[in-house]
Amino acid sequence: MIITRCWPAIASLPPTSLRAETLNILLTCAGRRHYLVEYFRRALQGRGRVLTADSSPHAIALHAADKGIVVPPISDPGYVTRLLALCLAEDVELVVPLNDHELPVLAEHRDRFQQVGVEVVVSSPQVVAKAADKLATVRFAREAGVSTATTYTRLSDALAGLSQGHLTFPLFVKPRWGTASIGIERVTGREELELVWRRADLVEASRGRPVEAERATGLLIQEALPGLEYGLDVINDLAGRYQATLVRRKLSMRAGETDCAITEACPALVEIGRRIGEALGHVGNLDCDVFWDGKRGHLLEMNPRFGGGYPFSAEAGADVPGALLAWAERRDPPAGWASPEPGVVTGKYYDLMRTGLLMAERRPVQARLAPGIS
Ligand SMILES: NC(=O)CC[C@H](N)C(=O)O
Repeated sequence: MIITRCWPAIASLPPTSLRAETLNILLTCAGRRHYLVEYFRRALQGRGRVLTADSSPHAIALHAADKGIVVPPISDPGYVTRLLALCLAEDVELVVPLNDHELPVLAEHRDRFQQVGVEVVVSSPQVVAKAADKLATVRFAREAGVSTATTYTRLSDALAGLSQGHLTFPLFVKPRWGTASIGIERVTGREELELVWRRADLVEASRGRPVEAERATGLLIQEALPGLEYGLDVINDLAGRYQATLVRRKLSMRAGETDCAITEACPALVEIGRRIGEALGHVGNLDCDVFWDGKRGHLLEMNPRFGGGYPFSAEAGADVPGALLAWAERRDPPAGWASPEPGVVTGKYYDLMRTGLLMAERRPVQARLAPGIS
């Protein structure tokens, strides 16, 4: 058992006595986020291991980590128990969940981890729900005094809004609880809007969902926001206190994620990040999509986790993993952790990694070619 597991006992210890100890980190639902393994490894400076977990043995991040562990899917009733056992067996002290569907599950059980000295970088169930529900996000933004997209939950209301001039094309039809840009349709005219809405209704019906209920709750119609699209990471500490905002201008998107971006120092957007972080009180990273029209910023969406935009700030010098480790150990974050160099342009690219050899397929072939050899 390592000393930093016993939180009450260590509260009074000087920071240096903690820094000497090892500290292992687990990234869950790690998927393709191999770059995060590298960022956490760098932040650890050899003091501990970066472990990753995923339900697929082919997840690249499993193979990039010091140890990759295949776990049951999030929907498995034994998921949390398995993660807890894993943390104890591997001396993990910091868990960083990376998947939208996993956040509500771990948010619900954060205290079970805390009881055994494991810190999970996850927000409260209420915050997670607010970010997952795009209608709740709109309401949150209004309450926090942050501009957001005009949003309708019914086709008839949107059509009335168009007639009265409250709304103009293009519009977006999107699932209220959507993720990864799945099911988002951009529409440029009335007929197209009605067709897309009707088609979405039919899809819901074909899945056996109650269409009448879904019509009012499951789909949203939103105006297109004006200006340039930015990505923000609003960083709160482990107690939910606002610390910093990292800003990037998106240059291109691919499959719902930022593909290329430039870091910018934009005080007005940092101010919006501060307002969001203080009002929400989330834990750790909050990935936000914001439009800037030259005068005002408009919040579109938020994800309370490391998002696809963080690596663009990391490549310019940001060190959120270093800050999370520091807060977990009750010391100050490394100097400059939230001051990435402005003007750095970074792009993602594809790479390949050999992750295994499917022996089961090879055996019958070997047996046929060379009888007697097993
Ligand atoms: N997948 C995510 O993390 C959401 C997208 C993220 N906001 C991005 O721009 O990359």
